Amino acid sequence: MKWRHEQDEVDIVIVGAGAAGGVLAKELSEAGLQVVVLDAGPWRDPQKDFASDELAMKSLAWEDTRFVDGTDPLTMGHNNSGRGIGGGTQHFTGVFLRFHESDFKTKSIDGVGEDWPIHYKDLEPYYSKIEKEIAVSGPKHFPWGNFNGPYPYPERDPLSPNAYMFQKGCESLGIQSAATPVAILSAPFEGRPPCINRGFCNQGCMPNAKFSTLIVQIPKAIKAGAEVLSDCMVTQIEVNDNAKATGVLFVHNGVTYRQRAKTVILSAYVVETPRLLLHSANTQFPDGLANSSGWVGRAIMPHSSHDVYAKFDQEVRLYKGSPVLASTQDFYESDLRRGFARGYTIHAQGSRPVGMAQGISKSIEGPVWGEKLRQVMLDYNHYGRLTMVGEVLPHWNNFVSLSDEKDDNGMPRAAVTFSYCDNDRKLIDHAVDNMKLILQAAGGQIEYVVPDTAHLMGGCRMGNNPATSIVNSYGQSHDIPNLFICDASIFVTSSGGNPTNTVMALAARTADYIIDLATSSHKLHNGLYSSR
Ligand SMILES: Cc1cc2nc3c(=O)[nH]c(=O)nc-3n(C[C@H](O)[C@H](O)[C@H](O)COP(=O)(O)OP(=O)(O)OC[C@H]3O[C@@H](n4cnc5c(N)ncnc54)[C@H](O)[C@@H]3O)c2cc1C
Repeated sequence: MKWRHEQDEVDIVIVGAGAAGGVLAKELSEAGLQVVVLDAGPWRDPQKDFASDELAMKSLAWEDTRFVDGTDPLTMGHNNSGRGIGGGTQHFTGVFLRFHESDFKTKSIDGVGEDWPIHYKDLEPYYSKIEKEIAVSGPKHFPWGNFNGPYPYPERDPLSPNAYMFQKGCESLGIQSAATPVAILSAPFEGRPPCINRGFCNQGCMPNAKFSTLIVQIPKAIKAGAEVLSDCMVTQIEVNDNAKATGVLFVHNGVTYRQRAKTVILSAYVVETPRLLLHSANTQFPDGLANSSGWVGRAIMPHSSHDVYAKFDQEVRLYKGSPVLASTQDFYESDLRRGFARGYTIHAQGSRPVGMAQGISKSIEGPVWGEKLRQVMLDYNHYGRLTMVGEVLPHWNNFVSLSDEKDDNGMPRAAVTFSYCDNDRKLIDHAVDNMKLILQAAGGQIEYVVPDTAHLMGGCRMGNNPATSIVNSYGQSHDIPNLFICDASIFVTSSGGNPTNTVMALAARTADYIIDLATSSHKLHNGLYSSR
């Protein structure tokens, strides 16, 4: 393999070209830094490689074997990972929400979780910047949280039949609902067309109406001089005797190569980032890199994401339109009278037929198989569905570790341990009850509740205290100052809303910090600065 910067010690190497990696690549290369991005997966062309095929497009996920355990083992794969240029943004649903002020202070406010070392106001300018750059479509007035609109682009219109059904149910119960802010265009933008309601957002958006870093940030990074390499699996972060990162080793077509760099940034997501740090252990860092606290891999969180299906006399047609187009955050903030802390968002969320069949086959009402499944699916057009995005609290006992089994590159496979706590379960019960009420108020008959999770976060959390966190609020490792971590793994708590706007806002903030260091007297690259 030949690449432009093969012989160079570049300014920055970024591991992972997903939500965070794409933003970093664009910002840092546009600032004039020499950037190489390595992604383990392929480089897809939306028009050729995104098919209207639910099963084939499962391949957009990270499909390597991972071992799962705990009392609530996570289902790994399509629903919580991405692989390839664009990462998870290739097939994410596009819901684009901001966290609320309370999300950054759960310990102070509710006595649960942990406080972040930043406030909402630290991210506010970055949320605005990202939303503008990708022309998020949203309502003129968003009723919840610190930002109430308007969004850069008008809300999607029309919504889907499932969204209208949801809004009808909410209205009759006095619950507020609104059109969901989405990273899917409602009008043309930068040569991209508005959404045509094809509905295959989770299979990759063929017409490019839905944002992904594959089509937005990465091309801009390349234009600014970044070198972006696909099918390059990073297997090791190299560190010298002065505890300074010197670059990475990566495997392409079975051959190992080295990319030297003055600064290494890991943006490989919640399982692979800790895996890389743990696997890069050496005599100087026997427990893994950046792990003097012992917290690498710890406190991972999914969102609880139970679905409720109801059957209606009239047709709903869950396949129509973008999957999520209406939501409520009326249950987002803590209300301790409910018997649990924190809260959740409810989305009207469409489903394509295979997704529904797979979902209801695992419903808590008992397995739906064979002839029964066939009969239900014959009535597919009459089903409506709601989904929750529930806050899951961070716990030390939920973690990523290295198993004894190795993959083809000789790296230990990841093991992922997860169990809900009592608070998580009470929150889920509350959300499921409310979803049932809304569906019933809209005229539906409740049929199936399907337990699920989505959106991994945590595992390398940020904090001011090096004894209980891995990185500072800019993603800079407490132990190795020229090693940064910037992806969903640095989340301290999970919030009750979809995370990618926050992943990208954090990445834009980290980029500004690195650019500042590189251009200031701190001298980013000769180790004269400290992470504290
Ligand atoms: C089906 C689905 C629907 C979703 N819907 C929403 C939604 O509606 N709204 C929302 O806010 N969020 C949603 N998400 C979550 C969203 O995709 C993630 O929050 C986001 O992509 C995380 O960004 P990241 O940069 O941390 O990681 P990713 O975007 O996953 O990027 C990580 C990248 O690192 C690469 N990588 C990993 N290990 C290595 C290695 N060793 N060497 C080289 N490269 C490596 C991977 O190939 C990948 O491309 C959804 C996710 C899925 C899967």
